[in-house]
Amino acid sequence: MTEPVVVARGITRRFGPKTAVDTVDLRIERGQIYGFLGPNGSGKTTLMRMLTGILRPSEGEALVLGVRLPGNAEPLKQQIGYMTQTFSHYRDMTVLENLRFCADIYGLTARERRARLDELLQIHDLTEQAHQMAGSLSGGQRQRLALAAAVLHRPRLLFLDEPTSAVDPESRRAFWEQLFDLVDDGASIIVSTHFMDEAERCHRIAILDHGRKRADGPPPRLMRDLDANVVEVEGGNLRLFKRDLDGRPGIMSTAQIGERLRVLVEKSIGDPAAHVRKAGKLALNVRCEVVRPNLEDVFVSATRRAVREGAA
Ligand SMILES: Nc1ncnc2c1ncn2[C@@H]1O[C@H](COP(=O)(O)OP(=O)(O)OP(=O)(O)O)[C@@H](O)[C@H]1O
Repeated sequence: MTEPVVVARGITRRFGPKTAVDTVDLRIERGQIYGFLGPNGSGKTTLMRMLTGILRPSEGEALVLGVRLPGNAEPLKQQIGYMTQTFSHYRDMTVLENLRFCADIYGLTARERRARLDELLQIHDLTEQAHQMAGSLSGGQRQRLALAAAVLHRPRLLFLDEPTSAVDPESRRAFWEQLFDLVDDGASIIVSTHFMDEAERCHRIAILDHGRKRADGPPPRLMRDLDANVVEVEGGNLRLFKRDLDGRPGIMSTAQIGERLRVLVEKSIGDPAAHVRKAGKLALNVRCEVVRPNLEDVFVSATRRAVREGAA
């Protein structure tokens, strides 16, 4: 078996009294897209910054591409690419000028540079925008420029911090296809997101909440092993029914999705659909059915379990 690209043990970062990342263990295998899934403020950026060597952990350690952190992170710089959450290129320089600037930082020779920049413009569909100011690009084009710049030096490990939060679904799909092409070419990728559909595209994910890792694994396995049953309710007055269910024994959470109510029921309940029907006093005319869990159910269950156990 090949060496993992990241192994982290007990990695922690405090900012004054605030613990942004709390004793996180990770093992990320080569050739994978690994997602950090979590809401705003759950510690995704802080964890990424520690793994790139930019930010020193308060406690714990990590081995990233064989480089021990905390320690001298210099050898990592040529081997990793980092696409930050905010657009970090010069708005008053063209696409090509921005890419040339990055190529100089990475020390590409003039010959390498010309060939690589042509290739990147083509792969990332920016040829037409090559001489356009970066500040006038659309959200999707900016994101493609940011990715092109992050992979310019062919990094072995790529960090992408919420890369698609400002783009439309079509651009997001195209972006993910590019990520799988990069993996096919030998890269490993760590990506943070708060989108469930995006997390589902990852080979593996870690669910982060209040700086803690609540669960990890391949999304299909996390869904299969969900520690709850999911019941969908249709018909009747769903708002009333929801109010009726909330807080009842065995009911972990309720959320309305269009014309249905999605209810998480504790695993210990024998007949979850009947339990939901009985738990709601206004159960006339409703249809309750056990359905397959999705990643949002996993997220809700993992974070609620932590609250119940007093770990938050
Ligand atoms: N430099 C800092 N000084 C003080 N607190 C910080 C600093 N950086 C992060 N934090 C705090 O640490 C917590 C985690 O922040 P972080 O940016 O890592 O979360 P995130 O999951 O990336 O969130 P988002 O999706 O909003 O970017 C937040 O409460 C944040 O306010």
